[in-house]
Amino acid sequence: MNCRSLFVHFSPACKIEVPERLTVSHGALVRNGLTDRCICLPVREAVDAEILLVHSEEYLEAVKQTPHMTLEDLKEFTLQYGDVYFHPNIYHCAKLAVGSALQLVDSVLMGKVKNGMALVRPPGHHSMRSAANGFCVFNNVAIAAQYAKQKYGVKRILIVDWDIHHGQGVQYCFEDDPSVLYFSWHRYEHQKFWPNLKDSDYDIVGKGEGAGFNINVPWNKVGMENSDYLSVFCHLLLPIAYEFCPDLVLVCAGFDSAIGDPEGEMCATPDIFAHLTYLLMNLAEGKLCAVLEGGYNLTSLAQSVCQTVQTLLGDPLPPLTNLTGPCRSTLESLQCVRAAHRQHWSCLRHAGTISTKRIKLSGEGNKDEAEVGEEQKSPEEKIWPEPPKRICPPVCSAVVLPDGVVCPDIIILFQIRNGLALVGDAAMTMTCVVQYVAAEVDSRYELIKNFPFPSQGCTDTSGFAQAMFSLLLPLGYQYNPSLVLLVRMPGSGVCDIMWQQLTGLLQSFAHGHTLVLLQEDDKACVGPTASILLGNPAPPLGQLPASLKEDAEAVERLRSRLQADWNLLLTTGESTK
Ligand SMILES: COCC(O)(O)CCCCCNCCCN
Ligand SMILES: [Zn+2]
Repeated sequence: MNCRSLFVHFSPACKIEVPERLTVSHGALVRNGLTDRCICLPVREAVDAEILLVHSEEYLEAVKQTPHMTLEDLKEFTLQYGDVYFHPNIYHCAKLAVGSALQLVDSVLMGKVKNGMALVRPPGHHSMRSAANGFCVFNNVAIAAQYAKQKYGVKRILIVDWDIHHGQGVQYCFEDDPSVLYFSWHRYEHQKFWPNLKDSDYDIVGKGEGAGFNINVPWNKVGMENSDYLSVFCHLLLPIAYEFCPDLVLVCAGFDSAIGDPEGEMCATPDIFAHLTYLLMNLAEGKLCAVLEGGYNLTSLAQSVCQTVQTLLGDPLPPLTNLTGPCRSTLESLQCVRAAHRQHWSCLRHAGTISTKRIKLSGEGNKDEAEVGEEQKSPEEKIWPEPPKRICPPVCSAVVLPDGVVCPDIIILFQIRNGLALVGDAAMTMTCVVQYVAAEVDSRYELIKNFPFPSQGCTDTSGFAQAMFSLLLPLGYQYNPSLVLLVRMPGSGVCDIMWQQLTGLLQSFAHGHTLVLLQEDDKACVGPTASILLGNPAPPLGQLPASLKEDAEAVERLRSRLQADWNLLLTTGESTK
């Protein structure tokens, strides 16, 4: 009998969610010397009770059967779910993925580490209570959030999902839970992009007690860039996140939102994740757990993972260059989300409406019509510069006391990262430093202008916080200074913890080259300021109340005056009452 061998040839079921995603990411971390600077946490399998924090018994029991299934049964089993592939070993891997996320949460909440990242497969944010979906089996981050609440009594958790797909599994898990604020941006294209859910749109804000605690930012166009991502952080996520004042930040760190990714088809570069990570580290006293989700271009994935981990390690941020303004589609999405959430967040109450008419700046191409030739390139053909090396100066901070002389060039010339000086007359010294740096140091260095805060100053923390996010951050990113000169004028009305938050956020610019000038009688401020300059997290501001109307209006007036020249700000029309 001629037996013909039967080849059951399975083309790899999934071409993009491949093992190399972890090996190239880890390899890049090793190559960049980052793993040597990290504690490598042991992994463990999650136990049933932990999985049942989010998933149903029947779903867990069903998944438990998969290791014993034949390939035929596995294929049959898979058909009941969408876009997920079961392998005899995936149950084990999925338990390890959850266990890794929980190990990270334990280490951060027990204070063993400041923050960390879990590189896991399979990812999690699409899996639901009783269903696998989109490569996901168990919802790693949703389980981590429930675990943190149950085991450590964490009161408020912010989940930021910068993966390019909507984590509907996370949304459904917490939609009526005001203790978990879920923020997700995702490619949507008016519901034409997977998972094609109406539930992913901006008007799905949460239910019952959870109303306002679910924020969906739909990207209705591809090709979004760094400016679009930063605008959403500055004008939506950060103001709400500070008002929410989380005790823990979890990140669904999917990097398919980076350039070159076949799923996302966006154009944001890997170094943007250094800034997104840093901006979130100023919350929850730096307690941040990032858990890998998607990311399918192995080059941008590896670079983005390194940018994220390097920021978690406290390295200076790479300046973001050639930032343009947000595109019209982003302004429309932002306007819709802010309108949908205005009733839930006081930081949005006095916020002006965002007019989507773009003030075309001289020489600025109109991003809304993709540049000729660019749109023909497939994601894989996209090229982008290697993220710049992020060098840590040998000395982090220097303090100059009254009898010393402030010589800022040692900061600029990379010998130290930042510094603080106690001076007799802060205003006069500021003028000297500005002239000194402009004259002595290479004229190509730009100085950050001392931003004209609302004339009457922001009397209360909320008003000041609004000015920080809607004015100072966008301006700083656009201006891209080489030195930040931060002067605490007597009677500035800025409370100490706001001062610390401000000092922390301003490290986003100029490779962290910050020179702080304090009046010599302001000695009490030296310790707290030096602590931030040395990379410690700022204490929380507390849940922010509504800002005073006159402060919000002062910021709006200032913004409308500045918006002609600075296109990271949002062009606003009449502020609605
Ligand atoms: C946490 O999962 C990470 C992820 O969000 O990247 C998964 C994306 C699944 C993408 C599925 N595409 C289906 C196309 C159907 N025509
Ligand atoms: Zn994704």
